[in-house]
Order: sequence, then C-alpha cells, then structure tokens
Amino acid sequence: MKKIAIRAHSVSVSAGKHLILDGVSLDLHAGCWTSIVGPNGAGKSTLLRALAGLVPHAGRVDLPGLPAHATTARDRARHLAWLGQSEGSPDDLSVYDVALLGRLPHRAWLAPPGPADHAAAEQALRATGAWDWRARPIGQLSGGERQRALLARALAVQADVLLMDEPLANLDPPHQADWLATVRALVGQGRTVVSVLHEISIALQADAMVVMAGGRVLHQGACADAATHRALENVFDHRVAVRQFDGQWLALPKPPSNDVRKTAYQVGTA
Ligand SMILES: Nc1ncnc2c1ncn2[C@@H]1O[C@H](COP(=O)(O)OP(=O)(O)OP(=O)(O)O)[C@@H](O)[C@H]1O
Repeated sequence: MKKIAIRAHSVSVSAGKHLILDGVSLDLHAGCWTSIVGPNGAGKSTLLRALAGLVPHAGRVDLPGLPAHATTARDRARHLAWLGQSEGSPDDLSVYDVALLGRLPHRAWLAPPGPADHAAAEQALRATGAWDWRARPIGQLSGGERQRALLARALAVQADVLLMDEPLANLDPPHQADWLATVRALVGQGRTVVSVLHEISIALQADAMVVMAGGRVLHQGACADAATHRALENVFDHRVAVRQFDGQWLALPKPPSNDVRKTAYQVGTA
C-alpha cells in the first residue's frame, strides 16, 4: 500500500461569512507528484495554504511522514517546503542569499550557514539555472528570473514534501521543462510534490490530479485515467479537450460555441 504524505480531514476555510474551502478530505501519496487544477477561484491556493499550515482552518491536516518526535515548527519547516504565489523578498537581497533562506530551518538560531547549507544553496541554484547570476539583487530580476530564485529557495530546504503554488509563473518553455525534470528527480528520490498549476497540459504529466471547483474536490485520480480527463473537461465547461499526442496527454483549449461567441461580441461592442 502506498504511503500517505499529507492527509486532510474535513478542512474548511472561511473569510467572514464566505466559505472558501468546504470540508475537503483527501490523501496525497508520498513519493508522487500531484497537481491541483480547477477554474479561477476554485480554492486551489487556499487548499495548498491550508495543507502548509499557513491559513487558519477547521478540520485537520496530518503529515504522517513526520516522525513522532518531530513536533516543533522548525521540524515541520524542514519536512515541508513552500513556494507561494508572488512571494516577496527584500529587493536588495542577492539571489544567493534568497536561496540560503531555504536553509534557515536547518540552522541554529543566529548561526552562520555551514558547508551543507552552501552546498544545498548551490545545488538548488544550479537546478533552476540561477547560479550564474547569484550575486544580483533579487529586485533587479525579471519575473521569470525572480521565480527561479524563489524556486531555488524552496529546493534548498531539501524537504521531503514540497508544496508549490503556480511554480511555472513567468517561466519560459525551457525553464518549464527544467522544472519538470527537477520534479521528476525529486519524486525519483522518494519526495512528494504537490503543485497548483494553470498549465493543464503540464499538470497532466503529474502522477495524480486533484480537480477542484467551488471550494470542493470534485475528483482525484491518476493523470492517465479517462475519468480524470472527463473531470477536467467538465470542470472547465468543456472548453478544453484532453487528447493524446506523442504519448503525452494534452489539454487543448476549445473556442466558445457560436452562440456564446456572438453574445460575448455583442457585449464587448455594446
Ligand atoms: N481573504 C479572503 N477574503 C475573501 N475571499 C477570499 C479571500 N481569499 C480568497 N478568497 C476567495 O476565495 C476563493 C478561492 O480563492 P483561491 O485563491 O484559493 O482560488 P484559486 O483556485 O487558487 O484561484 P486562481 O486560479 O484564480 O488563482 C476566491 O473566490 C477568492 O476570491
């Protein structure tokens, strides 16, 4: 039987009277890459933040891979790394120092980074192609360069579980492919990756997929399963078609029907 990396029991998140996440229960397998997909506002980021313990919620999130003696926030930060959307870092911090931030859970209070920390930062920066400009201040970087520096910070943690919210934001296709290779390597080492993705064709390359809408999980299954493809097409109102090309599943955008197109045009030109 597959090990569980994260188990959510009836997790709900509210903002005032608005229920953003509505009693989500799910098991995420260890040593697997799971992608979370769904339309805008489905609750994907909120679910990921709840799994990471970054948002107050009802219900429970368990990390069965965390040893029983590992009870502190620092233990948890070593076990579970996080890459959020539009994360901030002081603009004058160098790319190298940003990567080293990922080592904070491994360092004693106020202790300088040691050889293992420098080695982890270098490995992470090389994996994201950011090593050559490690001395540059993060505030001077383009959107994609910045994302690669932040990704390096998450990788430098060397955590068993990585949660990433839109990790491909601003990345060009070669660096998207590098990210895919990195995820495959992590999973090959037995690590668990959970990513919220809008790039559905890339999300379909994961091992498993969680399909969300309206703050709920509508479907969870293998990316190769026909039931998962149907759930994807349904949740996007059949505006995507899942097809196989060259041995790979792709989600192709479909144009609106003539009726919808006509209405949209009339609204747009009114
Ligand atoms: N602090 C908040 N207060 C009120 N509503 C919120 C708050 N945070 C999120 N929401 C709402 O909760 C819903 C889910 O938000 P969330 O960011 O989790 O969606 P998402 O699926 O990640 O969306 P997207 O694909 O657009 O990034 C949205 O309708 C959002 O407007």
